[in-house]
Amino acid sequence: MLLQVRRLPARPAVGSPARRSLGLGHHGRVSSISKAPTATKPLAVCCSVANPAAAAATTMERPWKLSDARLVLEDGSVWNAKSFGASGTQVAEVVFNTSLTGYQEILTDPSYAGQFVLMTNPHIGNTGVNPDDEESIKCFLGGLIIRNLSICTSNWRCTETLDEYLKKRNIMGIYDVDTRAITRRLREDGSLIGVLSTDQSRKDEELLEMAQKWKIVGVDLISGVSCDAPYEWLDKTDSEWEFKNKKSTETFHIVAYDFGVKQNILRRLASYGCKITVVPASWPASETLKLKPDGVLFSNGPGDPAAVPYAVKTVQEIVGKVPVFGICMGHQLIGQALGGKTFKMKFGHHGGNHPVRDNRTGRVDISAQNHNYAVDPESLPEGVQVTHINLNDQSCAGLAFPKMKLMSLQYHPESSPGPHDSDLAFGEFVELMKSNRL
Ligand SMILES: NC(=O)CC[C@H](N)C(=O)O
Repeated sequence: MLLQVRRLPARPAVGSPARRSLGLGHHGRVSSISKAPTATKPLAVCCSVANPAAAAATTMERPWKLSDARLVLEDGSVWNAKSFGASGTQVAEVVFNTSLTGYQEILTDPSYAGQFVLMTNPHIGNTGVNPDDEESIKCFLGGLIIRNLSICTSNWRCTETLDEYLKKRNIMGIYDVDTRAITRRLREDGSLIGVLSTDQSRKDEELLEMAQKWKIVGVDLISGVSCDAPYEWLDKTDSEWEFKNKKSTETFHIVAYDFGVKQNILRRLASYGCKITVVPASWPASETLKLKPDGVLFSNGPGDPAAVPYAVKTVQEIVGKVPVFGICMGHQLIGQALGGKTFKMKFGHHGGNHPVRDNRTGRVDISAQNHNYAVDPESLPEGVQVTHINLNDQSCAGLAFPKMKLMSLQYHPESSPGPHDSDLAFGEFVELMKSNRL
């Protein structure tokens, strides 16, 4: 029998009374550096063995794994966990994702660069990973935080386990940590920087200092995930998975700015009849305009939109000259290019269950979202329409400026993962390009 017998220390008084009101369940193996440094020692584990010394000598042969990793948050809390994937020490911002499925697409969404993704769905890894669900050429995120790592993998497309996959890509994962308690903390206090470590030689205090010194606001993260040189993209959604009935009759040439583009955006545009030239984030607007494209896509991408003025300038130089579509980071850059402001949200939107209303029609879509920043609609100039709002918090979820043949969405119409409700947005962009041809 395995008993985990660590008593929870009192919650650290690190600020608001709300922190103290957060109840932790019996799985909440959390301690505080400031209050209970001794409690950060490896989890005490009781088991019914006759000879404890012999048991210690055969640790590796035990059928269960002991706590061997820590997540230290910038508020001073220390969460003991078990590691999978790569080992080491990594710093990033913790965000929680409420998607029930699609962890592989989440792992390969470049917009998560600089972040640890905590999955609120407690059971992860059961379908393994496969070659078809990749959203980019590598995993850019900081690491993965989950409650239960599935002990078996079973899916007809699976080619390797999540553990093997993360190991190969040098991405850290932790499990057996109270993801609900961490999520509640993030909801109360907002996003927190954390350090994940399997290195037992590092003190909690050292990891805390690392977390507290690290910054994500004001950092250009798109230059680290963008492609190096332009390339053509032709792949459509595989016929097996296509759900759009109407065949595209016209072809449109799109230049897609890769700020960390998810491949399903490119696949969906190709399915809607587009031939796409993908260009790096730093590609000059003048070169793009020389190609005389039917439209320009500004893709999703990681980090702070206010930290990439060169990209805002590019958007400014293109908007009004050719129809444009911005998705997520692309939407935020358009907001800035129009003279608006972006701001950091408390804990952002990450998941496949966000209701969004199209203000023009009243239609509500359930959407896939992944962003920590948003456009302040009050800061936008006259003539710019807020076409969509997020119904959870009324934040701006889409813009249009008909005079400029411009549309943008704060969320992910391509899903992957998530519901397909908003796929029609790609059709809308095609109509915008068509109207420009007439
Ligand atoms: N998915 C994205 O493009 C993310 C947008 C932006 N980096 C944010 O976190 O708000």
